[in-house]
Amino acid sequence: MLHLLNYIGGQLVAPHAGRYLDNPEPATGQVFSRIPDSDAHDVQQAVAAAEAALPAWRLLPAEERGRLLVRISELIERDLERLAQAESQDNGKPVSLARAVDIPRAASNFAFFGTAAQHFASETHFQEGVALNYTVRHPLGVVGCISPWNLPLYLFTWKIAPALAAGCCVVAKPSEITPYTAFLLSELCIEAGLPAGVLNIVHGTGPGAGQPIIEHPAIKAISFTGGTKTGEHIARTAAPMFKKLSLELGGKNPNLIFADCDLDEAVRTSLRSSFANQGQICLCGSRILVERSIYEPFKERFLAGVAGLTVGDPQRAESRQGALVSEAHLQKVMSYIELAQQEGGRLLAGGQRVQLEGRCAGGYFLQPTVFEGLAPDCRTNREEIFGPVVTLAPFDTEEEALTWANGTEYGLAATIWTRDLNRAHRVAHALHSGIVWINTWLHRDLRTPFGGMKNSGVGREGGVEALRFFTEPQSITVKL
Ligand SMILES: NC(=O)C1=CN([C@@H]2O[C@H](COP(=O)(O)OP(=O)(O)OC[C@H]3O[C@@H](n4cnc5c(N)ncnc54)[C@H](O)[C@@H]3O)[C@@H](O)[C@H]2O)C=CC1
Ligand SMILES: O=C(O)/C=C/C=C(\O)C(=O)O
Repeated sequence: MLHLLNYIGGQLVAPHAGRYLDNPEPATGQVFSRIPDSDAHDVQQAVAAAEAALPAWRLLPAEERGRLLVRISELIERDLERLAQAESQDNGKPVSLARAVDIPRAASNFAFFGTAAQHFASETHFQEGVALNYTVRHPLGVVGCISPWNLPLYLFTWKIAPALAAGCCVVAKPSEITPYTAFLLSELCIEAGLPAGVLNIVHGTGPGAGQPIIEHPAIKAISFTGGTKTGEHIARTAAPMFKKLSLELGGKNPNLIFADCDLDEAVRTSLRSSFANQGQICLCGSRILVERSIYEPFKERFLAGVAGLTVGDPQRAESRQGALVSEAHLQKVMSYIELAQQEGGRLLAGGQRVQLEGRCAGGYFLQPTVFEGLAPDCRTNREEIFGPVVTLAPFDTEEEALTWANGTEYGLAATIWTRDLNRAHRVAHALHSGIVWINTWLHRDLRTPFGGMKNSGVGREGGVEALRFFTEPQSITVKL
């Protein structure tokens, strides 16, 4: 049995209380590793290590910090296959997805911010003959990074890399549901020569290890990705302590398909935006709104595509859908399938748990599921399901499509399919959504601001936004 360890002060260490949690493999339901069930004592040790490392790390030239981050990126690339296998085993996602998306992106996160640190500049405001005003951006200090289970290493590194690049020291907690690649990352950080205490990784549950991080007075900022309810709880705890907050939360994203779109491309990409990672990406388009004149042709092609999405062992190359992350999450998603039926939805595809044979007999598999006939304001169309479940609905006018699209408390991402660029821009501007993709989905340029409006979050990640988040601006004025 694999025993994971915390990474504190540059060492791999057991939790001080000696307690561990079982970690099952979603594809089999069998426990394959045990992870530290850390508590406030472990977090205190991690904070102390980060505080001790901070004076030297913040003064290290950006090129030196960047060099270390780029080295970590290279080690992730070197170990791509091992990390992809580990991510798939821990999360249930097809190993092909982890190999093509999760692990390359984790490497890019370190490479991007390793070099971005050297380009990060602050502003000067010059008043001719009067004054020179310049801004210094100081690293915030010790910061907390808390990440979810859906894109484990991808999102963990998306937070850690900019924090380190900005000169902060980090206490990070990956999801207790998918801790494996964060543990492997700690080994790579040691190999890369990251100074002790600069990054500390504490494993454990939200209440056990996360709560002491968000409550710790020495932690100056929290960067969090996860459920909206957890984000609300973190804000309630940390905001009165005047911590800076970056909250990347849930979504209920609309996918708007106009009659003049490239239908083949819209169908192909909508299959991905609906079901990639078993629909467990906050950016997935779970409400597909189709202009009435092409509703039936779209539906026919989309359902044909859904029928071809093989649910199977994540290790097999032909599996397009792996396992959901846990039995509890599978039950939650299935409760929404039941709800959709109670709300009058017509089941067009899926709806059933999948029972595989052999190695995966105990796994958490679900058919990709499609409903139609649900009102815009029903719970199925308003609440985040975070699984392979989408709804289809026709619309008649652009206004109606926008009313549907904007009619939830979320505002993370939206997709528009049309060949009319005037309409594309008009609709994009009218959407209450932090991210809008036109004729594409999940196209990511790491320089762009990333995050949501309304209950989808607070603040933006990515590029200079992230470097600004992890720094404190100081304005200095010199009289001329
Ligand atoms: N990126 C996203 O949009 C995500 C959304 N979700 C949504 O949230 C729902 C619940 O999923 P969970 O796994 O429970 O997500 P969660 O929001 O509870 O977990 C995310 C992270 O927060 C930590 N956490 C939980 N409670 C905490 C606390 N009191 N203090 C500090 N850290 C804490 C967890 O340990 C984990 O590392 C999902 O069904 C899905 O709808 C879940 C994961 C990612
Ligand atoms: O940064 C990205 O490219 C994607 C982020 C996705 C999430 O934050 C999520 O699914 O939670």
